[in-house]
Amino acid sequence: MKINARKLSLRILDEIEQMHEFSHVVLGRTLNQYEIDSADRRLTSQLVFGVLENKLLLDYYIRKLSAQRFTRIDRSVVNILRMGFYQLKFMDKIPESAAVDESVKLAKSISQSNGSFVNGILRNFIRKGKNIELPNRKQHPITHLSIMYSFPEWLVAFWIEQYGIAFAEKLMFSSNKTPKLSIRVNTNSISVDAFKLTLDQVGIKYKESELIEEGLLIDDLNGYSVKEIPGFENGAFAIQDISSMCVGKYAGVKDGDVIIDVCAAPGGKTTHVAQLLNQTGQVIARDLHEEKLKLISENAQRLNLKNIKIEQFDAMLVDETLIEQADIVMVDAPCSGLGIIRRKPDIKYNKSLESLNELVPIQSEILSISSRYVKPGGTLLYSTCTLNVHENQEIVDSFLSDHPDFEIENISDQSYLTLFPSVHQTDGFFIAKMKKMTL
Ligand SMILES: C[S@@+](CC[C@H](N)C(=O)[O-])C[C@H]1O[C@@H](n2cnc3c(N)ncnc32)[C@H](O)[C@@H]1O
Repeated sequence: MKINARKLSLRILDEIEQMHEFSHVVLGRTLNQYEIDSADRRLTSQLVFGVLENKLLLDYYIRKLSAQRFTRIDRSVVNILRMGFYQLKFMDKIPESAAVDESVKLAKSISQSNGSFVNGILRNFIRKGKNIELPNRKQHPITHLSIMYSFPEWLVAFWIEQYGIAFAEKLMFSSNKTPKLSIRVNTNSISVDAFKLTLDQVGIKYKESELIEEGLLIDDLNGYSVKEIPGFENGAFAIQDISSMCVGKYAGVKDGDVIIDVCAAPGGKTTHVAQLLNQTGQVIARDLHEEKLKLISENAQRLNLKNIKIEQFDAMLVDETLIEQADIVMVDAPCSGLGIIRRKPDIKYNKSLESLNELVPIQSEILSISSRYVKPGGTLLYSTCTLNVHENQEIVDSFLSDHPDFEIENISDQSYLTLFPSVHQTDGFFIAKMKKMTL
């Protein structure tokens, strides 16, 4: 029997709420359980991510149009309404009648009265021209932006404080846009030109990255799934965001280098620098979580990289055997992930200022301990996928003032490289490169 994409989306949304799991995990797991065609797969992903990206706005509509108190509405019916509003407001290609009728059908499967309830609310929304007035922007700018972009008020205020209101607004807007797939060509296995030719042959459309030579942005997969892209099985490419590839690019990898990656799973940066070593040297790839090490080894195996040694190790502990052993140490620290909201919209709703602040001493400690592994003259890289000055610049500034034997090395003429989805069309990302001075 053909699986209904809306029914599946509802099941996924209900499960995300009940199990408090990341949306991409539940979505991936559920989609894998069914033989589902690519159009339904796309619709399901779009509905799930679209609802999560716009949840506060959609809930605002429900609150404004429902006679019943929001907290009294059945949780599944809330998700049906969210999906209905999302289709009406954001999916131009879906006829209004289909959006309403399909939502009513789902609600009726719970109860007849829920069917009429959903029908009434969605039709009222259409009657109002699908426009519900938001809180006044001048009088309540934070509340207005919070609802408009579905960012919690604390995060709106936090980004405004760091970047100013105009930049923060662009950042929220672009953080709600699903990113393109980005690919790193495994230049150990195929040249960029030869790989582009194989994509041309199967009609996959792409653009070259302006930041990374071996980076490609996929515009249109021409119906292929990622695993069906030619060369996947043979390790012709890895999936990695362009921002994350910048760590490898600016690491200054030379043949024969010893590189330690203290927070390596799932292995994006590890496999990139291993590739840049041209089958020489060694990358010691470590992570705290045993179960995640498997991801590094799967990636390394598929990419046919033999110069990676994978180990479980807590970066908060000192490994005396590695003191001053590395040409390059990479600290891709655990962080709040505010730069990858476009991939994981759940991050908007499950973080708090307190949870961000709790990360700072951990990041500081990992950086300080890892710096001991750098050889004199070697390189220390600190990176995060977050946009928070306390987890980024301030960590590095305080490290440098406590470690006078390290100095900052400019990246593209700046002390630190910060990438923004709104400016660079990458994940939000921070990189600092430091050099250990020779005596
Ligand atoms: C940002 S992710 C790393 C991403 C990875 N570098 C990549 O490019 O694919 C941070 C990693 O730090 C790991 N981690 C968290 N605390 C750690 C610790 N105390 N020691 C080592 N790894 C840790 C997490 O398991 C997670 O895999």
